[in-house]
Amino acid sequence: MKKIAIIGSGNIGLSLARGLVKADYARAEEITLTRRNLSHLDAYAAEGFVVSADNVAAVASAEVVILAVLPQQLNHVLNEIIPQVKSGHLFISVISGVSCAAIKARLGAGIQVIRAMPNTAIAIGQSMTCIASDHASSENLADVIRMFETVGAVVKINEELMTSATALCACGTAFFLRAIRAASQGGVEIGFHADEALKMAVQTAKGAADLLLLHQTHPESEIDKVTSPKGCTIAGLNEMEHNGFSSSLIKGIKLSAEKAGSLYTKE
Ligand SMILES: NC(=O)C1=CN([C@@H]2O[C@H](COP(=O)(O)OP(=O)(O)OC[C@H]3O[C@@H](n4cnc5c(N)ncnc54)[C@H](O)[C@@H]3O)[C@@H](O)[C@H]2O)C=CC1
Ligand SMILES: O=C(O)[C@@H]1CCC=N1
Repeated sequence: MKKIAIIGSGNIGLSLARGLVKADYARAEEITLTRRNLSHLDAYAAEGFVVSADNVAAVASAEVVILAVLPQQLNHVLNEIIPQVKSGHLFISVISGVSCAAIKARLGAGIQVIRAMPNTAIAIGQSMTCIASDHASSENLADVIRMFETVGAVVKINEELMTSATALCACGTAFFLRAIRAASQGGVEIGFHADEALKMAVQTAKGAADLLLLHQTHPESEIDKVTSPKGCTIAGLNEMEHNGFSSSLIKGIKLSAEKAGSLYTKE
């Protein structure tokens, strides 16, 4: 198994690390997690992960380097690690809005860089991960696709769509979670205690998503089965649409995609 270094072990880096171990893709001892303040990684050290504040040493000891810092933190990290970067390294970047070309411009044109856009459900093997590359070898691309397939579904896309993938799939986790919270708040208004309302909303959302996954149907075809003529579902659904339900999701996703494309500045 190739040694992995995750540079910037925050929310997504740690979710990825947990997911890869849970999926038996890697052992914790084979993954180095870096972060500036190591006290946040005590629980991970106890699970067997190698934890370090030294990015340079982490890169030197790894074959696969996963970049998971914020876009505005990237240039500092790349400048720091350049002396240890070798042609055999494979870089995977999960950073929004930074192209493979921008990373190669700093590390060297010969370095293999593949972008992956997972979401936090990667911690439980349920990510939707989009992958794009710019002249990476087919062997490295296949390896990276295999890696992310162990922790969810993978779609290979053109790199120019990575910011759209960020909005729909990575930010999307938050959008669907907020929808579930709103549904549970509605549930409280109509008579349930908060804990039971949340449990009901979560299972209803899971069941709705599973209907689409298992039946491979369109949402409207499943909606048609719920909306009885002159019934209460269509009354509620139309009220939501009059208040901009679909429109607000679409507008939010468009704004997130625009923002994802403007998070990084080259300087
Ligand atoms: N949170 C999410 O759901 C997703 C995030 N992303 C991308 O992943 C990246 C990280 O996002 P988050 O995990 O949300 O942010 P975060 O702030 O939780 O994680 C970044 C981590 O990098 C560490 N860090 C900063 N400078 C460092 C340095 N010089 N050396 C080592 N570690 C350093 C920070 O301490 C922090 O723990 C971003 O570029 C984001 O666009 C991509 C997909 C999903
Ligand atoms: O909010 C963000 O910028 C990151 C990228 C996708 C999810 N979280």
